[in-house]
Amino acid sequence: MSPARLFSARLRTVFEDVGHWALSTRAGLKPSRRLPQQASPRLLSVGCADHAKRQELPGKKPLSEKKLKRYFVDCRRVLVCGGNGGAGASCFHSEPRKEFGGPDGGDGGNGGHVILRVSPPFRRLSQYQEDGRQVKLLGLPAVSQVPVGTLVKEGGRVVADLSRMGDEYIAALGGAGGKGNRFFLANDNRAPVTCTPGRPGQRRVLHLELKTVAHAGMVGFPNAGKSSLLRAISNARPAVASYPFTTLKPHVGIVHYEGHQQIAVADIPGIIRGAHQNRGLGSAFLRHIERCRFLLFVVDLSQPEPWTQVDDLKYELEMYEEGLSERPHAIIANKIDLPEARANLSQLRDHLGREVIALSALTGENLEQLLLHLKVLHDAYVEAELGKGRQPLRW
Ligand SMILES: Nc1nc2c(ncn2[C@@H]2O[C@H](COP(=O)(O)OP(=O)(O)OP(=O)(O)O)[C@@H](O)[C@H]2O)c(=O)[nH]1
Ligand SMILES: [Mg+2]
Repeated sequence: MSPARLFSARLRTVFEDVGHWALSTRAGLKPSRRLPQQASPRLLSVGCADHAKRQELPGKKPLSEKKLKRYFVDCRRVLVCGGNGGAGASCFHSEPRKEFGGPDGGDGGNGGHVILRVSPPFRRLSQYQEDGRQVKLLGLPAVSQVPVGTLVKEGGRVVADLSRMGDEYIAALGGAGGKGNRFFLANDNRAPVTCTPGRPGQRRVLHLELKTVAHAGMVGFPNAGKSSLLRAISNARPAVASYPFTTLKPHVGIVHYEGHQQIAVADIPGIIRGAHQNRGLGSAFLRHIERCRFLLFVVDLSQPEPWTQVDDLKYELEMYEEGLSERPHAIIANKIDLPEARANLSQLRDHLGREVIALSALTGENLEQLLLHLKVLHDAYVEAELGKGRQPLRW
């Protein structure tokens, strides 16, 4: 994939795309878009029929998965280059009545550092002077915004864990500026012409990885209705189709609650039996599941013996990482609108011996129960984090 330029000025950071990550597809991160939603409480707004379909803006064609995935990245290999130090100047001061004013070449400015910072929207600050001409000029650092929970790795080793708002990491140091001829002025040399060039900036290849993908991760077989569900409860727009493996990359949607509380839910591509051995779309997506704080197992209730889906999913998670299937979770039985699904529900409940949230992403039936349960899981997570003295993840 062709490298994309992050900083167009002197500090170059070249991003080579390795993986994609859907960070809130139109999920209302802009306040202007979010406001109308917050005004009407979501808990009451989701029960309407055909909710997922109604969310489309009139006259707007839904984007295909192929187009959607372009925008999202969850891990990247980046080449970061600190700014080169500016060269010192060699010149002499001269003005009317002061013809030989002495050496006046300024020092070159130091090259700007490249800083990764967890902060609100990215603003480029990369501007610095290359040459010192009579005044000292210092390079400004280039600041690159990264999402909260970014791991910075170099050669497989974690060099920074940017887990809080405002955290910073100097990814590449700028080179020191050269000295102008004024610096070399001495008693025995009143007219030095020497000046030194600036040092080149540091260059490093770093891996940026999102440690946390979302609060909740939707885990399910292909076609279970995960993307439909995410569309129904959030503003995210993953592609939905009746063939398996429609979703090729994770998508994150934000569910808004009263009091400006937001819960991020990830739609993770479908996994199949043997996913831990790289079958289907491979084990890469198990990594994304691992990065969610709690899980929603989405089951297609219209399939015979739907409990086997839960068993298989848990088995795959356990094979990938011990204890992963025991992470706080809820079982979501989707497609309750279909007649065969209703018949399977009581059997599923009996087999699992626990609460099952039966709903329909298509008609919007019982979505409220999912939203309420999502909040319960989130509150338990927040409490557990605070109990451990850690700051819970905020979206
Ligand atoms: N009847 C009915 N159909 C549904 C429901 N939810 C999803 N579907 C249909 O099931 C099919 C698959 O839905 P998706 O949302 O793409 O499923 P997915 O789990 O995201 O599938 P992958 O992306 O392949 O993993 C689509 O044809 C949906 O219209 C539901 O509640 N009821
Ligand atoms: Mg999907």
